[in-house]
Amino acid sequence: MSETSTKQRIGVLTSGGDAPGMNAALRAVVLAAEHYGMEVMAFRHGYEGLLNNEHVPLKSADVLHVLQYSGTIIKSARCPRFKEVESAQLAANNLDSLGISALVVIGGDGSFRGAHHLSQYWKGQIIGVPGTIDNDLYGTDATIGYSTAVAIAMDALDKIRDTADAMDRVFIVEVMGRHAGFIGLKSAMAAGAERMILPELQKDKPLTIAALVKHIKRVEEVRGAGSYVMVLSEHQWPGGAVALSEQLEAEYNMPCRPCLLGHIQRGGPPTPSDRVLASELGVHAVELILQGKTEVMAGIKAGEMVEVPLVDTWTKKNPLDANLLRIQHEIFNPVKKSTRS
Ligand SMILES: Nc1ncnc2c1ncn2[C@@H]1O[C@H](COP(=O)(O)OP(=O)(O)O)[C@@H](O)[C@H]1O
Ligand SMILES: O=P(O)(O)OC[C@H]1O[C@](O)(COP(=O)(O)O)[C@@H](O)[C@@H]1O
Repeated sequence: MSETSTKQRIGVLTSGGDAPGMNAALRAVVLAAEHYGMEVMAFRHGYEGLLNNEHVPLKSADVLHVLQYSGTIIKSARCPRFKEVESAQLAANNLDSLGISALVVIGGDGSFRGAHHLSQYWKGQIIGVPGTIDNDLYGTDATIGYSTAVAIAMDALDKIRDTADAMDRVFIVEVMGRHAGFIGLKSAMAAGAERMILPELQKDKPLTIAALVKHIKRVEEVRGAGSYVMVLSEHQWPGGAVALSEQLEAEYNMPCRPCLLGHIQRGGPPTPSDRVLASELGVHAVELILQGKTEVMAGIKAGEMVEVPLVDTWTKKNPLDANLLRIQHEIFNPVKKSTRS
Protein backbone atom coordinates (compact mmCIF):
# COMPACT_ATOMS: atom_id res chain seq x y z
CA MET A 1 0.00 0.00 0.00
CA SER A 2 1.38 3.45 -0.80
CA GLU A 3 1.99 5.72 2.21
CA THR A 4 -0.71 8.16 1.22
CA SER A 5 -3.34 5.65 0.17
CA THR A 6 -5.33 3.18 2.17
CA LYS A 7 -7.16 1.91 -0.88
CA GLN A 8 -6.88 -1.72 -1.93
CA ARG A 9 -4.44 -1.90 -4.81
CA ILE A 10 -4.89 -4.41 -7.64
CA GLY A 11 -2.55 -5.23 -10.51
CA VAL A 12 -3.41 -5.88 -14.14
CA LEU A 13 -1.49 -7.07 -17.17
CA THR A 14 -2.13 -8.22 -20.73
CA SER A 15 -0.15 -11.28 -21.80
CA GLY A 16 0.44 -13.52 -24.82
CA GLY A 17 -0.88 -12.60 -28.25
CA ASP A 18 -2.81 -9.34 -28.11
CA ALA A 19 -6.52 -9.61 -28.88
CA PRO A 20 -9.01 -6.97 -30.08
CA GLY A 21 -10.94 -5.86 -27.03
CA MET A 22 -8.08 -6.06 -24.54
CA ASN A 23 -8.21 -2.27 -24.18
CA ALA A 24 -11.93 -2.44 -23.50
CA ALA A 25 -11.23 -5.04 -20.79
CA LEU A 26 -8.54 -2.82 -19.26
CA ARG A 27 -10.89 0.14 -19.26
CA ALA A 28 -13.55 -1.95 -17.55
CA VAL A 29 -11.13 -3.17 -14.88
CA VAL A 30 -10.01 0.39 -14.15
CA LEU A 31 -13.50 1.88 -14.09
CA ALA A 32 -14.84 -0.94 -11.91
CA ALA A 33 -11.89 -0.72 -9.54
CA GLU A 34 -12.38 3.03 -9.12
CA HIS A 35 -16.10 2.51 -8.69
CA TYR A 36 -15.42 0.16 -5.79
CA GLY A 37 -12.71 2.36 -4.25
CA MET A 38 -9.63 0.43 -5.40
CA GLU A 39 -6.58 1.62 -7.28
CA VAL A 40 -4.97 -0.10 -10.24
CA MET A 41 -1.32 -0.69 -11.07
CA ALA A 42 -0.67 -1.96 -14.60
CA PHE A 43 2.37 -4.01 -15.59
CA ARG A 44 3.57 -3.31 -19.09
CA HIS A 45 4.64 -6.11 -21.47
CA GLY A 46 2.83 -8.89 -19.62
CA TYR A 47 4.89 -11.05 -17.26
CA GLU A 48 8.08 -9.34 -18.48
CA GLY A 49 6.86 -6.16 -16.83
CA LEU A 50 6.04 -8.04 -13.65
CA LEU A 51 9.61 -9.32 -13.49
CA ASN A 52 11.20 -6.01 -14.49
CA ASN A 53 9.01 -3.90 -12.23
CA GLU A 54 7.75 -2.03 -15.27
CA HIS A 55 4.58 -0.69 -13.71
CA VAL A 56 2.37 2.33 -14.11
CA PRO A 57 -0.74 3.46 -12.24
CA LEU A 58 -3.89 3.35 -14.36
CA LYS A 59 -6.71 5.76 -13.64
CA SER A 60 -9.97 6.35 -15.45
CA ALA A 61 -8.40 9.28 -17.33
CA ASP A 62 -5.79 6.87 -18.78
CA VAL A 63 -8.42 4.59 -20.26
CA LEU A 64 -10.68 7.24 -21.74
CA HIS A 65 -11.56 6.44 -25.35
CA VAL A 66 -9.39 3.34 -25.72
CA LEU A 67 -12.07 0.71 -26.13
CA GLN A 68 -12.40 1.29 -29.87
CA TYR A 69 -8.77 0.32 -30.49
CA SER A 70 -7.19 -3.11 -30.81
CA GLY A 71 -3.76 -3.86 -29.40
CA THR A 72 -3.20 -3.03 -25.76
CA ILE A 73 -2.16 0.30 -24.29
CA ILE A 74 -0.04 -1.45 -21.65
CA LYS A 75 1.59 -3.72 -24.28
CA SER A 76 1.70 -7.49 -24.30
CA ALA A 77 4.53 -9.99 -24.59
CA ARG A 78 5.44 -13.62 -24.46
CA CYS A 79 7.84 -14.25 -21.59
CA PRO A 80 9.37 -17.74 -21.74
CA ARG A 81 11.42 -17.25 -18.56
CA PHE A 82 8.23 -16.86 -16.54
CA LYS A 83 8.02 -20.67 -16.44
CA GLU A 84 10.97 -20.76 -14.07
CA VAL A 85 10.43 -20.99 -10.31
CA GLU A 86 12.74 -18.02 -9.71
CA SER A 87 10.54 -15.89 -11.96
CA ALA A 88 7.38 -16.65 -10.04
CA GLN A 89 9.21 -15.92 -6.78
CA LEU A 90 10.51 -12.62 -8.14
CA ALA A 91 7.05 -11.68 -9.39
CA ALA A 92 5.57 -12.49 -5.97
CA ASN A 93 8.16 -10.29 -4.27
CA ASN A 94 7.50 -7.44 -6.69
CA LEU A 95 3.74 -7.65 -6.16
CA ASP A 96 4.16 -7.69 -2.38
CA SER A 97 6.57 -4.75 -2.46
CA LEU A 98 3.96 -2.74 -4.32
CA GLY A 99 1.24 -3.68 -1.84
CA ILE A 100 -0.81 -5.40 -4.51
CA SER A 101 -3.37 -7.84 -3.13
CA ALA A 102 -4.93 -9.12 -6.38
CA LEU A 103 -3.81 -9.50 -9.98
CA VAL A 104 -5.98 -9.54 -13.10
CA VAL A 105 -4.37 -11.43 -15.99
CA ILE A 106 -5.87 -10.73 -19.41
CA GLY A 107 -4.67 -13.38 -21.86
CA GLY A 108 -4.99 -16.89 -23.19
CA ASP A 109 -4.30 -20.38 -21.86
CA GLY A 110 -0.54 -19.82 -21.64
CA SER A 111 -1.09 -16.68 -19.60
CA PHE A 112 -3.40 -18.60 -17.28
CA ARG A 113 -0.79 -21.33 -16.86
CA GLY A 114 1.57 -18.54 -15.90
CA ALA A 115 -0.98 -17.22 -13.41
CA HIS A 116 -1.33 -20.67 -11.88
CA HIS A 117 2.45 -20.94 -11.66
CA LEU A 118 2.56 -17.59 -9.85
CA SER A 119 -0.17 -18.73 -7.45
CA GLN A 120 2.19 -21.40 -6.11
CA TYR A 121 4.47 -18.65 -4.78
CA TRP A 122 2.14 -15.70 -4.14
CA LYS A 123 -0.73 -15.48 -1.68
CA GLY A 124 -2.66 -12.71 -3.46
CA GLN A 125 -5.84 -13.26 -5.47
CA ILE A 126 -5.49 -14.03 -9.18
CA ILE A 127 -8.33 -13.59 -11.67
CA GLY A 128 -8.09 -14.44 -15.37
CA VAL A 129 -9.90 -12.58 -18.14
CA PRO A 130 -10.04 -14.58 -21.41
CA GLY A 131 -8.30 -12.52 -24.08
CA THR A 132 -7.32 -14.46 -27.19
CA ILE A 133 -8.60 -14.51 -30.75
CA ASP A 134 -8.41 -18.31 -30.74
CA ASN A 135 -11.47 -18.86 -28.48
CA ASP A 136 -9.75 -21.93 -27.07
CA LEU A 137 -10.45 -21.53 -23.37
CA TYR A 138 -12.75 -23.98 -21.62
CA GLY A 139 -15.63 -22.63 -19.58
CA THR A 140 -16.51 -19.53 -21.54
CA ASP A 141 -18.68 -19.30 -24.63
CA ALA A 142 -16.42 -16.64 -26.08
CA THR A 143 -13.02 -15.09 -25.54
CA ILE A 144 -12.25 -11.43 -26.12
CA GLY A 145 -11.00 -10.91 -29.68
CA TYR A 146 -12.59 -13.95 -31.27
CA SER A 147 -15.58 -12.12 -32.70
CA THR A 148 -13.34 -9.49 -34.31
CA ALA A 149 -10.97 -12.09 -35.77
CA VAL A 150 -13.90 -13.97 -37.32
CA ALA A 151 -15.35 -10.74 -38.73
CA ILE A 152 -11.99 -9.86 -40.32
CA ALA A 153 -11.58 -13.35 -41.76
CA MET A 154 -15.12 -13.27 -43.14
CA ASP A 155 -14.54 -9.88 -44.73
CA ALA A 156 -11.35 -11.15 -46.37
CA LEU A 157 -13.07 -14.33 -47.57
CA ASP A 158 -15.85 -12.26 -49.15
CA LYS A 159 -13.27 -10.21 -51.02
CA ILE A 160 -11.39 -13.30 -52.13
CA ARG A 161 -14.66 -14.74 -53.38
CA ASP A 162 -15.11 -11.81 -55.77
CA THR A 163 -11.84 -12.42 -57.56
CA ALA A 164 -12.07 -16.23 -57.27
CA ASP A 165 -15.49 -16.16 -58.90
CA ALA A 166 -14.38 -13.82 -61.66
CA MET A 167 -11.60 -16.16 -62.70
CA ASP A 168 -13.05 -19.54 -61.70
CA ARG A 169 -10.17 -20.07 -59.36
CA VAL A 170 -9.31 -22.13 -56.32
CA PHE A 171 -8.13 -20.11 -53.31
CA ILE A 172 -6.66 -21.27 -50.03
CA VAL A 173 -7.13 -18.73 -47.27
CA GLU A 174 -5.01 -19.31 -44.18
CA VAL A 175 -6.48 -18.16 -40.88
CA MET A 176 -5.03 -18.06 -37.36
CA GLY A 177 -5.62 -20.64 -34.64
CA ARG A 178 -2.59 -22.83 -34.13
CA HIS A 179 -4.38 -25.46 -32.11
CA ALA A 180 -8.02 -24.48 -32.44
CA GLY A 181 -10.35 -24.30 -35.43
CA PHE A 182 -12.93 -21.91 -34.02
CA ILE A 183 -11.91 -19.00 -36.25
CA GLY A 184 -11.67 -21.34 -39.26
CA LEU A 185 -15.06 -22.95 -38.73
CA LYS A 186 -17.03 -19.80 -38.06
CA SER A 187 -15.46 -17.74 -40.83
CA ALA A 188 -15.86 -20.62 -43.30
CA MET A 189 -19.55 -20.84 -42.54
CA ALA A 190 -20.04 -17.08 -42.51
CA ALA A 191 -18.43 -16.79 -45.94
CA GLY A 192 -19.80 -19.96 -47.52
CA ALA A 193 -16.41 -21.60 -48.02
CA GLU A 194 -16.42 -24.90 -49.89
CA ARG A 195 -13.95 -26.56 -47.55
CA MET A 196 -12.20 -26.07 -44.23
CA ILE A 197 -9.15 -27.73 -42.76
CA LEU A 198 -9.15 -27.38 -38.99
CA PRO A 199 -6.79 -28.79 -36.34
CA GLU A 200 -9.55 -30.73 -34.60
CA LEU A 201 -10.66 -32.41 -37.84
CA GLN A 202 -7.11 -33.19 -38.88
CA LYS A 203 -6.69 -35.50 -35.88
CA ASP A 204 -9.23 -37.98 -37.23
CA LYS A 205 -8.69 -37.49 -40.94
CA PRO A 206 -5.52 -35.67 -41.98
CA LEU A 207 -5.73 -33.73 -45.24
CA THR A 208 -4.32 -35.39 -48.34
CA ILE A 209 -3.80 -33.59 -51.62
CA ALA A 210 -5.55 -36.40 -53.46
CA ALA A 211 -8.71 -36.02 -51.34
CA LEU A 212 -8.64 -32.26 -51.78
CA VAL A 213 -8.28 -32.47 -55.55
CA LYS A 214 -11.08 -35.01 -55.70
CA HIS A 215 -13.39 -32.69 -53.77
CA ILE A 216 -12.51 -29.68 -55.93
CA LYS A 217 -13.25 -31.69 -59.09
CA ARG A 218 -16.50 -33.07 -57.71
CA VAL A 219 -17.67 -29.58 -56.79
CA GLU A 220 -16.93 -28.47 -60.34
CA GLU A 221 -18.87 -31.45 -61.73
CA VAL A 222 -21.87 -30.60 -59.57
CA ARG A 223 -21.89 -26.83 -60.00
CA GLY A 224 -19.97 -26.26 -63.21
CA ALA A 225 -16.93 -24.03 -63.43
CA GLY A 226 -16.65 -21.52 -60.64
CA SER A 227 -14.77 -20.54 -57.55
CA TYR A 228 -13.66 -22.85 -54.73
CA VAL A 229 -12.57 -21.21 -51.51
CA MET A 230 -10.92 -23.22 -48.80
CA VAL A 231 -10.21 -22.06 -45.25
CA LEU A 232 -7.00 -23.53 -43.86
CA SER A 233 -6.06 -23.10 -40.20
CA GLU A 234 -2.39 -22.25 -39.80
CA HIS A 235 0.11 -25.08 -39.20
CA GLN A 236 -2.14 -27.69 -40.78
CA TRP A 237 0.00 -28.26 -43.86
CA PRO A 238 3.80 -28.16 -44.16
CA GLY A 239 4.57 -24.75 -45.63
CA GLY A 240 0.96 -23.62 -45.17
CA ALA A 241 -1.31 -22.20 -47.85
CA VAL A 242 1.56 -21.13 -50.11
CA ALA A 243 3.11 -24.61 -50.27
CA LEU A 244 -0.26 -26.30 -50.66
CA SER A 245 -1.30 -24.09 -53.55
CA GLU A 246 2.10 -24.61 -55.24
CA GLN A 247 1.65 -28.36 -54.89
CA LEU A 248 -1.82 -28.21 -56.39
CA GLU A 249 -0.47 -26.34 -59.41
CA ALA A 250 2.67 -28.43 -59.83
CA GLU A 251 1.29 -31.89 -59.15
CA TYR A 252 -2.27 -31.56 -60.44
CA ASN A 253 -2.06 -28.65 -62.85
CA MET A 254 -4.78 -26.96 -60.83
CA PRO A 255 -4.48 -23.15 -60.76
CA CYS A 256 -4.67 -22.07 -57.16
CA ARG A 257 -3.83 -18.94 -55.17
CA PRO A 258 -2.91 -18.66 -51.49
CA CYS A 259 -3.88 -15.82 -49.17
CA LEU A 260 -2.45 -15.51 -45.67
CA LEU A 261 -4.47 -13.35 -43.33
CA GLY A 262 -2.00 -13.53 -40.44
CA HIS A 263 -1.89 -10.69 -37.94
CA ILE A 264 -4.49 -8.65 -39.83
CA GLN A 265 -6.89 -10.75 -37.75
CA ARG A 266 -5.73 -9.00 -34.58
CA GLY A 267 -6.16 -5.39 -35.70
CA GLY A 268 -8.74 -2.74 -36.46
CA PRO A 269 -11.79 -1.76 -34.45
CA PRO A 270 -13.08 -4.53 -32.17
CA THR A 271 -16.63 -5.64 -32.96
CA PRO A 272 -19.47 -4.50 -30.70
CA SER A 273 -19.61 -8.07 -29.30
CA ASP A 274 -15.96 -7.95 -28.28
CA ARG A 275 -16.25 -4.50 -26.75
CA VAL A 276 -19.27 -5.48 -24.71
CA LEU A 277 -17.86 -8.89 -23.74
CA ALA A 278 -14.60 -7.27 -22.62
CA SER A 279 -16.51 -4.66 -20.65
CA GLU A 280 -18.63 -7.24 -18.85
CA LEU A 281 -15.73 -9.57 -18.12
CA GLY A 282 -13.47 -6.75 -16.90
CA VAL A 283 -16.10 -5.62 -14.41
CA HIS A 284 -16.82 -9.23 -13.45
CA ALA A 285 -13.12 -9.79 -12.70
CA VAL A 286 -13.08 -6.88 -10.24
CA GLU A 287 -16.30 -8.07 -8.63
CA LEU A 288 -14.80 -11.55 -8.21
CA ILE A 289 -11.90 -9.93 -6.36
CA LEU A 290 -14.38 -8.20 -4.06
CA GLN A 291 -16.01 -11.57 -3.41
CA GLY A 292 -12.66 -12.94 -2.28
CA LYS A 293 -12.30 -15.32 -5.24
CA THR A 294 -8.96 -16.46 -6.58
CA GLU A 295 -7.53 -18.70 -9.32
CA VAL A 296 -10.66 -18.37 -11.42
CA MET A 297 -11.37 -17.02 -14.88
CA ALA A 298 -14.21 -14.57 -15.40
CA GLY A 299 -16.26 -16.11 -18.20
CA ILE A 300 -19.64 -16.02 -19.91
CA LYS A 301 -22.02 -18.96 -20.40
CA ALA A 302 -25.39 -18.56 -22.10
CA GLY A 303 -25.32 -14.84 -21.38
CA GLU A 304 -24.53 -15.28 -17.67
CA MET A 305 -21.31 -14.27 -15.94
CA VAL A 306 -19.54 -17.33 -14.58
CA GLU A 307 -16.32 -18.14 -12.75
CA VAL A 308 -14.24 -21.05 -13.97
CA PRO A 309 -11.33 -22.65 -12.08
CA LEU A 310 -8.24 -21.40 -13.87
CA VAL A 311 -6.81 -24.91 -14.23
CA ASP A 312 -9.97 -26.09 -16.02
CA THR A 313 -9.51 -23.47 -18.73
CA TRP A 314 -6.63 -25.37 -20.31
CA THR A 315 -7.02 -28.92 -18.96
CA LYS A 316 -10.54 -29.19 -20.39
CA LYS A 317 -11.50 -28.39 -23.97
CA ASN A 318 -14.49 -26.76 -25.63
CA PRO A 319 -15.31 -28.85 -28.71
CA LEU A 320 -16.07 -27.24 -32.06
CA ASP A 321 -19.77 -26.63 -32.51
CA ALA A 322 -21.10 -30.00 -33.72
CA ASN A 323 -24.10 -28.46 -35.45
CA LEU A 324 -21.98 -26.02 -37.44
CA LEU A 325 -19.74 -28.91 -38.49
CA ARG A 326 -22.72 -31.03 -39.52
CA ILE A 327 -24.22 -28.23 -41.57
CA GLN A 328 -20.94 -27.40 -43.29
CA HIS A 329 -20.04 -31.02 -44.04
CA GLU A 330 -23.45 -32.40 -44.93
CA ILE A 331 -25.97 -29.74 -45.84
CA PHE A 332 -23.77 -27.06 -47.38
CA ASN A 333 -21.38 -29.51 -49.04
CA PRO A 334 -22.14 -29.49 -52.78
CA VAL A 335 -20.78 -33.05 -52.91
CA LYS A 336 -23.34 -35.28 -51.26
CA LYS A 337 -22.38 -38.35 -49.26
CA SER A 338 -23.84 -40.78 -51.78
CA THR A 339 -21.51 -39.44 -54.48
CA ARG A 340 -18.43 -39.44 -52.28
CA SER A 341 -16.29 -42.58 -52.13
N1 LIG B 1 3.51 -23.35 -18.05
C1 LIG B 1 3.73 -22.05 -17.85
N2 LIG B 1 4.29 -21.63 -16.71
C2 LIG B 1 4.53 -20.32 -16.49
N3 LIG B 1 4.24 -19.35 -17.38
C3 LIG B 1 3.70 -19.72 -18.55
C4 LIG B 1 3.41 -21.07 -18.85
N4 LIG B 1 2.88 -21.12 -20.10
C5 LIG B 1 2.84 -19.84 -20.53
N5 LIG B 1 3.33 -19.00 -19.62
C6 LIG B 1 3.48 -17.55 -19.72
O1 LIG B 1 2.37 -16.99 -20.40
C7 LIG B 1 2.83 -16.28 -21.55
C8 LIG B 1 1.78 -16.24 -22.60
O2 LIG B 1 1.53 -17.55 -23.05
P1 LIG B 1 1.24 -17.83 -24.59
O3 LIG B 1 0.92 -19.28 -24.72
O4 LIG B 1 2.36 -17.31 -25.39
O5 LIG B 1 -0.01 -16.89 -24.93
P2 LIG B 1 -1.54 -16.99 -24.52
O6 LIG B 1 -1.68 -16.56 -23.11
O7 LIG B 1 -2.21 -16.03 -25.46
O8 LIG B 1 -1.96 -18.42 -24.73
C9 LIG B 1 4.13 -16.98 -21.89
O9 LIG B 1 4.97 -16.20 -22.69
C10 LIG B 1 4.72 -17.20 -20.52
O10 LIG B 1 5.24 -16.00 -20.00
O1 LIG C 1 1.79 -13.02 -32.63
P1 LIG C 1 2.60 -14.27 -32.66
O2 LIG C 1 3.54 -14.36 -31.52
O3 LIG C 1 3.23 -14.47 -34.00
O4 LIG C 1 1.61 -15.51 -32.44
C1 LIG C 1 0.66 -15.91 -33.36
C2 LIG C 1 -0.38 -16.69 -32.63
O5 LIG C 1 -1.09 -15.86 -31.76
C3 LIG C 1 -2.48 -16.05 -31.91
O6 LIG C 1 -2.98 -14.99 -32.69
C4 LIG C 1 -3.16 -16.04 -30.58
O7 LIG C 1 -2.64 -17.10 -29.81
P2 LIG C 1 -2.48 -16.93 -28.26
O8 LIG C 1 -3.76 -16.41 -27.74
O9 LIG C 1 -2.16 -18.32 -27.76
O10 LIG C 1 -1.38 -15.96 -28.01
C5 LIG C 1 -2.61 -17.38 -32.66
O11 LIG C 1 -3.81 -17.48 -33.39
C6 LIG C 1 -1.39 -17.33 -33.52
O12 LIG C 1 -0.98 -18.61 -33.90
